[in-house]
Amino acid sequence: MTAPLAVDIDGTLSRADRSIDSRVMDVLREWDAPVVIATGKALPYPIALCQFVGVEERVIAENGGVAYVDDELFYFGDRAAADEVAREFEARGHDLGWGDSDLVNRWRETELAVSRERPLDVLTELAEDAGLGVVDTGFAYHVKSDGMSKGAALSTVAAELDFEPEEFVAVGDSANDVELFEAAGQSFAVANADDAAKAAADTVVEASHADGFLAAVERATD
Ligand SMILES: O=C(O)COP(=O)(O)O
Ligand SMILES: [Mg+2]
Repeated sequence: MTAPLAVDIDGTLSRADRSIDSRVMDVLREWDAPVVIATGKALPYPIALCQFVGVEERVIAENGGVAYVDDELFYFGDRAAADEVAREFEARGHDLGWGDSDLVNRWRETELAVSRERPLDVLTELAEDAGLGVVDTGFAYHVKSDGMSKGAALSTVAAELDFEPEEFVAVGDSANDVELFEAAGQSFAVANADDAAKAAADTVVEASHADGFLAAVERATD
């Protein structure tokens, strides 16, 4: 029997330039068990990915701040608390780094993402003062509640789907996948993963980005 799959987007389903590698789309669509897209991106992005790929909308977004499954939304994070940190950050002379329209945070409900070109030490100090944490995904710094994670949200999503989190195979690439790897029964980091993800994964595959994802799911279904 095929295991349910929880998969990260950036660095895992993408090419090095962050575009989705088209080869992963049919693999996801033909997966013979539930697929949960688990990402740091704001909710509309993975929902759109599910629609474009042609799988059911089953999503953990915003690093576990919000999940969607079976027409139900679950919230685990606090955007207002992260906004307070952003105000302090701006008072220190730093914007979030995404331009005026800020499409990165515009539809984000439970946390905030900050450009990695902004000073991490300042952001971390302000987040910790507010009782929040910062996770570096390799694509952005995210200011979020400490307890929320893709792994914590997987418990809720798995229960809705009548699975245990341990029945899932997880594939990812960065620090925001660590708790997901801990919750899932089998976990794979792609070769481009950061040290935290590599240390947490059961297996680090030799191939990078989407090649790594394809290698991981082949190993998982062997
Ligand atoms: O949004 C990010 O910073 C990273 O997204 P990911 O979790 O899909 O890699
Ligand atoms: Mg990633």
